[in-house]
Amino acid sequence: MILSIEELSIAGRDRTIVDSVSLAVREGEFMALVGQSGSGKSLLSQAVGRLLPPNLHASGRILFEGSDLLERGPREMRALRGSRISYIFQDYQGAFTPFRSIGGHFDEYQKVHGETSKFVRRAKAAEALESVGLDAALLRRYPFQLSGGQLQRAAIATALLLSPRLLIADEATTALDSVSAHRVLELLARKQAETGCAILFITHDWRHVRRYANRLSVMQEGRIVESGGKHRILDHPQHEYTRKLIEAAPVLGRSLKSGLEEERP
Ligand SMILES: Nc1ncnc2c1ncn2[C@@H]1O[C@H](COP(=O)(O)OP(=O)(O)OP(=O)(O)O)[C@@H](O)[C@H]1O
Repeated sequence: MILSIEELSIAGRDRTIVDSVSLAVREGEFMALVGQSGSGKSLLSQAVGRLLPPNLHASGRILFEGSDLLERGPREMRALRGSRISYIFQDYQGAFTPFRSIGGHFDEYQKVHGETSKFVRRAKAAEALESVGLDAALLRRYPFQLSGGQLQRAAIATALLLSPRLLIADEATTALDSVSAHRVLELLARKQAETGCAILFITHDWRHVRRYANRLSVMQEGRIVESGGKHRILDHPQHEYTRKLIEAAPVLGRSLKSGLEEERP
C-alpha cells in the first residue's frame, strides 16, 4: 500500500464530517472515490496533504509510504507535497497566479523544491509541458492565454514534475467540456502507466470510473459504505446507496456495467 487511511475522522467544532473512514490505495493503481456532494470526499483528500481548513481537525492515521502523515510537521509536509504527493483540482485556474507566466510557475515550483540550476529548471519545464502534449512555447504565455483544457494539462505537468508516488485528482475534469475532459483523463492514464504513480481520483462521473478505475470506494455522509474492485462494484453493488448512485448515473448509450463483457473476444 502506498496510502493507508485508518479510522480517519474529520471534525469541526460541533460536528463530525468524516467518520472513522478507512481506505487504502495500492502502488500504481487508479483508485476512484465517489459519493454525493457533501459526503466528505474533498475533505478526506485534503487531510492526506494536511490541507484541511484551520477550523477542522483530523484524527486517526494516514500512513503514506509507511509513516503517519498526521504526525509530520508543517515543514516536512511542505517538502512532501509536490514531490511525493501531488494534487490537481477542479479549479485549475486557481493553481496559477494570473500575472505570472506559465514558465514562471514551473520555475518557482522547482526552486521551492530545491532545484538550483536555472538551466535545468528551464529544460525540465519544457520537457514537462511537451510530455502533456503542449508546445514549450506556451511557457512564455500567461494563464489567461491558455484554454481550460491546456491549463489543466499544464497543471498536470506541474503536479507530475517531481515524479510523485501519489497523485490526488479532485474532480479534475469537472470544469472541462467533455472532449477536453476525455483528453485530460487519457493523459492521466498514460502518465500513470509511464511513471507508475498511484492516483486517487475523486469524481461524480461513473463513465470515468468505468473506464479508468481499478478499484473504488463509495462514500455516503462521511462514511465509506462500499469498497472493492471496479467490476465487482459496477456489476454487483452490495450497498443500497451504491445501487442508487449507479442507477442515477447518466448512461449515454452505454451500459454502466464494468465493461468486462466488452473485453471478452
Ligand atoms: N471548513 C469547513 N468547515 C465546516 N464544514 C465544512 C468545511 N468545509 C467543508 N465542510 C462541510 O463538510 C461536508 C463535506 O464537504 P466536502 O467538500 O468534503 O464534500 P464532497 O463530498 O467533496 O462534495 P463535492 O462532491 O460537492 O465536492 C460538507 O457538508 C461541507 O459543507
